[in-house]
Amino acid sequence: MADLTLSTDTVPDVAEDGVWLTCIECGEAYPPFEDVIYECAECGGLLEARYDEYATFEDFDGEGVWRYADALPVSGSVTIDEGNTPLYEAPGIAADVDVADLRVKHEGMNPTGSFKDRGMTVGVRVAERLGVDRLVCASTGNTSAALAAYGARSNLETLVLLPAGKVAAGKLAQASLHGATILEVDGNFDDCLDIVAELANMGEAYLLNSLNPFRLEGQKTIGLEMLEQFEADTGDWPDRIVLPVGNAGNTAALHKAFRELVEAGAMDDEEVPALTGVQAEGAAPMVEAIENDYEAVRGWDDVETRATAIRIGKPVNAPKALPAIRETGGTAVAVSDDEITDAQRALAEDGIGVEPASAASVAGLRKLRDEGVVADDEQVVCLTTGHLLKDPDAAAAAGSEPTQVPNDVDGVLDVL
Ligand SMILES: Cc1ncc(COP(=O)(O)O)c(C=O)c1O
Ligand SMILES: N[C@@H](CCOP(=O)(O)O)C(=O)O
Repeated sequence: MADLTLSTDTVPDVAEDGVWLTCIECGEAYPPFEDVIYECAECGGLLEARYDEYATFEDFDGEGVWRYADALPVSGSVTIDEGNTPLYEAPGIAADVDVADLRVKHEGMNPTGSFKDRGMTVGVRVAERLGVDRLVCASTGNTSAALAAYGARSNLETLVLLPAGKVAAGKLAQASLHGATILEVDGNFDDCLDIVAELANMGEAYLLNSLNPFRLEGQKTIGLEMLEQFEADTGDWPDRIVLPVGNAGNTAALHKAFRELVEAGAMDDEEVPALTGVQAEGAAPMVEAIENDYEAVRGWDDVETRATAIRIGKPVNAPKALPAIRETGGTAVAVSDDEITDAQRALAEDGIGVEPASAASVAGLRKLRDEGVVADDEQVVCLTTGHLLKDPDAAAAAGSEPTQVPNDVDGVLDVL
């Protein structure tokens, strides 16, 4: 089992600017900015950034991701104003699910339309510091859109590998216009990730999927920002956060944000929100692991869902995300594609436009309320991860058909 204990008692010699990387499995420590490294050289375990001091709310200043600079491993320069996303009320859904408080944290309002921007502003800055000249990722779409934009911003060559025919139109258009080299692979996302990981280990390019621990440092800021906003609105912190799960980076990143606050003495253990993951039924290895109490996720070779962003069978961050769910008293649930589309419509009726994967959070909350797993006295935040316009085909299919009318006022009045 992974050891996710944070401690500032011993700072290893390899630390630079108070930052180092630690293997969550064997504890080996690595210098952060010397060599390019993604996994432990000793045991292959996932790496995590560690600090000689953890930031508290008093340390935060400014807006967006870089408000949280004291909790990040580098200072910013590759920024297009990511973060500072809205925490919406959703009156229709709130009335339907009937919990004490419901908010929707809409990460689709980031510059490229998804939470990936938070990870890229940090990850690409680290790439600059390491002096790499080519960036790479595998993607179901959003990671490639964000990498292409931040790569363009920092004048770095960007290569993206996508599962052919399985990436939504908006995301493909973004990667293309921002100038990425796009390679479509005859395989799924997990196959693409295997290839880019090998390319990265060969030194061909710098990997910016969530296997890269610095990406997750940026995504940590979702949790910090959400706590501050929720407290400003309600005077309290949420009891539960419900989020869609694909490669499980956000689950790991939110947990890290809260563990750091606990280590800094800014939050008590029992105040950490219950992390509750939602997957599509056709791509639910994390849910299977939680339901069956597996020690590790058993990857799925064949995955399918309308929510293409979370069409992932082998979540690389599972060794971080399983303890995140378990230690916070959360759970995981699978929802059908139709439940996802229904939730996408419900969000749209509250004026919140999201892509299908994002709506999984609301679909999951509805299901867990029906099953009595989520209680009516809970304060809940649903994370919506990507904008409606990312997947215009899915949005059009979920919406209503336009009505054809003649070219005159009477024709219009006839249908009113
Ligand atoms: C829109 C959207 N939602 C959710 C996810 C899943 O997030 P994670 O991989 O952090 O679990 C992704 C990508 O993975 C995504 O693009
Ligand atoms: N949905 C993701 C899948 C890759 O996840 P990552 O967080 O590991 O980059 C995407 O948009 O590609």
